[in-house]
Amino acid sequence: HRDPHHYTQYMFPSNIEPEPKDLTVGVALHGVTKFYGSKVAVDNLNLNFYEGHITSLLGPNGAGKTTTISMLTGLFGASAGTIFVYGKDIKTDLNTVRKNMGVCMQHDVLFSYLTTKEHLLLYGSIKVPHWTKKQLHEEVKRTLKDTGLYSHRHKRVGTLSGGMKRKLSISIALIGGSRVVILDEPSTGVDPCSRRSIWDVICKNKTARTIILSTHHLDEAEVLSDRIAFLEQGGLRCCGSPFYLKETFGDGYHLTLTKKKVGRGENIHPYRVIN
Ligand SMILES: Nc1ncnc2c1ncn2[C@@H]1O[C@H](COP(=O)(O)OP(=O)(O)OP(=O)(O)O)[C@@H](O)[C@H]1O
Repeated sequence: HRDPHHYTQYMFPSNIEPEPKDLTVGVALHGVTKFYGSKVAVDNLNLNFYEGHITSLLGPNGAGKTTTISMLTGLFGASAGTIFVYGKDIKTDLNTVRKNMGVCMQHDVLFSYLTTKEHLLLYGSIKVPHWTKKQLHEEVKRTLKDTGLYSHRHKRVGTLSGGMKRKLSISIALIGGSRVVILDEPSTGVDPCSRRSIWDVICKNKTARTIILSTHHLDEAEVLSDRIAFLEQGGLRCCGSPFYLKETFGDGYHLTLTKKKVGRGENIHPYRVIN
């Protein structure tokens, strides 16, 4: 079922699952490259991120995930290549792009003396200044309830646990109807229970958004992603759904169970392992 012409643009054709045809491309990277001095951190990256999908950038330390995310958010420009966000070139339309974008950086950037609710009100009013006070308060209330932060809404952020702070950073990225949400290692440094609830928050909010997250946790990528782009030394090594990647590159045992027909009155165990 593979269309060979589809792959001609990629360096590693067999490692890329055919792209979904029925989804809107939220973010598109065309030949994106980043040099730090003479060192190439991201090397000719061609990749699409789709609306309604969570796409993970997975890879070991130094693979180029944070550099890619920094270029996506316009923190710095690419040395070569183009990034389109809903059809707008990030180089020429950064202001428009940023209006539709929410970002959760690798390290929480929060004000310890403001409360949880004050953070959301502050970022909400910057992001959607045309909203009425009532609209903003309703959105903040919905977000607080959605993320389980409602009972902590009057707490100063300095007193919150690491997991709560992470959830707040993700909520800030989501508030104001961000169509593109970029999450750099969203669950790093939090306990397993908080990780699960962070995953729930991300999954619940993927409708009508293009979510891009970076992680080096295989389990996180597998649980959350519709598509995984595996980066290594700045290059795209493979890309596809977790199922596709496991089918294509998976190791391990295959167990086939075949049901044997049992005659009437026969006293035989109905299943036999063939393989
Ligand atoms: N400001 C910088 N100056 C020079 N080299 C850099 C800079 N930032 C990153 N690099 C190098 O670029 C490469 C990619 O780094 P990057 O931080 O993007 O990787 P990463 O996949 O996000 O890693 P991690 O999982 O550790 O965050 C690495 O080799 C890193 O040493």
